[in-house]
Amino acid sequence: MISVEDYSLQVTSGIVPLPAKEQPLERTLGTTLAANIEARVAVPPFTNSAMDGFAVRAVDVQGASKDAGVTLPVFADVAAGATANAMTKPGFATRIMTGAALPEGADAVVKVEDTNIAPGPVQMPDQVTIFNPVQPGTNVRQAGENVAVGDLILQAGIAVTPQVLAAAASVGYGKLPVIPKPRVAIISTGSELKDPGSALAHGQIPDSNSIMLDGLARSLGAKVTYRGRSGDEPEHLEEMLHEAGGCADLIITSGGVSAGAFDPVKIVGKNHDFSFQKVAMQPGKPQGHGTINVSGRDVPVICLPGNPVSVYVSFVLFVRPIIALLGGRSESKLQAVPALAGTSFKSAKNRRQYAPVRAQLSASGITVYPTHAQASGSHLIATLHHATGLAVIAADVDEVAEGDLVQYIPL
Ligand SMILES: Nc1nc2c(c(=O)[nH]1)N[C@H]1C(S)=C(S)[C@@H](COP(=O)(O)OP(=O)(O)OC[C@H]3O[C@@H](n4cnc5c(N)ncnc54)[C@H](O)[C@@H]3O)O[C@H]1N2
Ligand code: MOO
Repeated sequence: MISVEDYSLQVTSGIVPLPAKEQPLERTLGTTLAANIEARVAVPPFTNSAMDGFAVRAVDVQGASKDAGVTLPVFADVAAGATANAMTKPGFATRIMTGAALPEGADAVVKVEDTNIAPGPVQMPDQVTIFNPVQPGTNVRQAGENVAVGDLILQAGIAVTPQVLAAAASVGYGKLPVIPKPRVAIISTGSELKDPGSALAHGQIPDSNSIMLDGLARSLGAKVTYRGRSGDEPEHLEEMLHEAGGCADLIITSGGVSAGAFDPVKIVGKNHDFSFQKVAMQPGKPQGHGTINVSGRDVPVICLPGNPVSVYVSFVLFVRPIIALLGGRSESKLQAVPALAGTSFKSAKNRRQYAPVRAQLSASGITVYPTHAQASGSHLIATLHHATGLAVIAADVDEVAEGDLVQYIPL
């Protein structure tokens, strides 16, 4: 058997980020930024008012007070969005709205509430009485006070979030160079599988792997571009792999990688030099990987075992890093923290166990409970959703006692 670490290195070696593309902002959410972005436009792009009120020279209203207002003639009106370069004159006020460019000659804004003019939609007055003195700069947002033209705003490699999009838009970009979302194809194998919700004859089971893999891939920002189910005929699987390879950057299969007599994945995989191995873990021991050449492109294929909990654990350990690398993200290592077993449970012999557990936090630390009495049984899919993470039990431990120290990977 090969170790989890060595197998993980095998499946990720040779995986490189997809080529970068320039895309409109609307299509980049959840992708990875492919280049550094410098501001083309300053924020704010021009000096403007932070309040609805009157732009003045601070020196002209220095003597204003509640009881003795200073009255100034109103020179003009400046609305937000007015593009003409407004001016004012010493001894005059200019009515101004939030976000409008500060008129040349003014250095402060008195908010409308500090004047004799009613706030809201009223005609431009001929004059305004100001009851509060202001300092130069009061209620003024200076051009470039957030960022200046040429500043580094976004660093290559970051995930494109809604806030990243707002930053890019604000500094003058309508498109961004990004590593696109990896396209993933999912193929379930097994003639016992039926669509979820459909009637089952004795011996048939619902295909729960496809829908789970679909969700897991999407939750990592991948696009699922193909989903299919192959029976036990190798020709059918071969055909599906080619179809999937035409529209995907990664193909994930489930089922048919152990010692079964009718395993089409092994038959087809061997024709394409896939490597099938036993990994020292439970669940998820039998694994396979390789590439399939479709129209001159080598598309990576990862073959997970059929048992649904094995699929989940294998996805976390092996597929997650592949999707991250294809999508241009650095592969984030899983972090384990010490926890106590809340109950005793059996662990697989000679294989490192990854048991789905529910964690409880308290002042004394983290306590974990298997989501089922059989701990990591690889068929226990209906209780997997209770898991908050995986407990990692060393290969030489057969039995975990209540209170034993284990490693816990929160997911
Ligand atoms: N003689 C041996 N038998 C088995 C070994 C072994 O070493 N020697 N390994 C066992 C282990 S460990 C695992 S894990 C499984 C893996 O089996 P396969 O990858 O060949 O998968 P299948 O036989 O196709 O299916 C296993 C199990 O999972 C169910 N299944 C399959 N696909 C789905 C799906 N899409 N949705 C829900 N459930 C699915 C299937 O019905 C089987 O019950 O092999 C052991 N056997
Ligand atoms: O490794 Mo298998 O996944 O034990 O059941």
